[in-house]
Amino acid sequence: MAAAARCVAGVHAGRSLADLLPAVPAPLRPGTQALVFDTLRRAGTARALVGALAERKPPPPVAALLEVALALLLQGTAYAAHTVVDQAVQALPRLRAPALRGFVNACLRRFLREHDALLARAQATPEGRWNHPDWWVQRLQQDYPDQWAAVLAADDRPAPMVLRVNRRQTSREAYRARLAALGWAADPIGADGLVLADPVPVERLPGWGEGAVSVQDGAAQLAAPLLLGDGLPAGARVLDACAAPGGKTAHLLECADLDLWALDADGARAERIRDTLRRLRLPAAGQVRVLTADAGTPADWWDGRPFDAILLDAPCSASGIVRRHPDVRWLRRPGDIDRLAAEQRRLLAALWPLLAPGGRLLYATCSVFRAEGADVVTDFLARHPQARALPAPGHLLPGGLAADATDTTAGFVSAHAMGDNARRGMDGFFYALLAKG
Ligand SMILES: C[S@@+](CC[C@H](N)C(=O)[O-])C[C@H]1O[C@@H](n2cnc3c(N)ncnc32)[C@H](O)[C@@H]1O
Repeated sequence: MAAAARCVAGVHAGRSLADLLPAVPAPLRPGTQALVFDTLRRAGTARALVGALAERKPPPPVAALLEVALALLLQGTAYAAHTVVDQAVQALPRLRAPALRGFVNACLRRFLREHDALLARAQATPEGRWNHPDWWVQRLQQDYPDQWAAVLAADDRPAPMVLRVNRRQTSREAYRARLAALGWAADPIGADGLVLADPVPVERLPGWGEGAVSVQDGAAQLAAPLLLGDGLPAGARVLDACAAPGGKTAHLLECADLDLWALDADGARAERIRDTLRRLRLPAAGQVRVLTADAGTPADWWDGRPFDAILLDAPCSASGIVRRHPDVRWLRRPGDIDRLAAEQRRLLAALWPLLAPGGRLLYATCSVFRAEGADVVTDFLARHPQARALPAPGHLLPGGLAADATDTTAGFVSAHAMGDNARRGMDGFFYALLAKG
């Protein structure tokens, strides 16, 4: 509990779990992660409860410890209440706060005594009720008047583990049979995906080290087939403009022989593209150039020869993938969305001239906010008469919720051709496919 409390306090201080969890000793890490994820999914209610229970604000690690304990108690009878209280009190010396035993004990016991009244008070605000910041709830209410509550609820359900089978090495059915031989059930999703019934550590996946398979959400697996469409000629020039860590780059290279440029502004992350391709033994044919560069300033890196296809998987709020990253909602600030949308517009405008006539550009974000999806593309289409929208999913909502029909009025073509089965393993995402000329 102490390790979990330190992570939760770290997130509230603005640090991401990607930084915090690796610092937890390896044997404690899986259990700590589970506890932290549970807490962050209930942190709106838990924080409001801490506010109601503590007359004076305790030091941040102790407030976080209370949140962890309250998040467990909020799960009803799943955990024995006296054990939770006991463990929380015992964690205090490791947080260098042994003197606060009486305080923590009293807070938690009062919660157990006055459960209903305290909970009603804590859930009186949108943040306390929905476990997302107030501004986030308001934005979703505006964007999805009919579905916002379902999106918020879906955000708090753990996402399934989804695999992408490397079709250069094996078929999906053959790989599914290998999993079945181990007693692991998996259902197909998309062209190459398998949704595992139960998650497993990646190292235990058959053929992982040899690159037979990757972990990639079902919505992310739509990018390569959308961009490639009916197929590009062998050796077609393709730009993956924001490519690290290379999930979609690799899928493109598993599907086609391309002359592919994979760009990322962050050098350390660009290195991860190389690692991804090495493990998957790609490219099997064609070639790939990995560059560290700002996609928004092509004059610095482009050789002047147009690309047949461009993938712009733009930096975004990641508001669509909070099922997998429950810290994201607490790390974002309201101003981030406009700042990110401005960057997305800059990148789209800068890359469009690099596309050959007749070529296609896929604009993607793992965000559910319209400001980072439909709004960006609608404005772009209004300013670029030679850009034409082709059928694409538009806004996808997490966990198989269907986005409503309003996308079709947004100026680009939205095709929710996927059935419920195909969507169930998917995060929130946005895809628009633009053709030139
Ligand atoms: C959504 S992630 C890409 C995920 C990747 N396409 C995949 O499927 O694995 C966005 C990436 O954009 C990169 N990025 C941000 N600003 C950029 C810019 N101006 N030019 C190029 N890359 C940028 C970030 O470093 C980050 O790796």
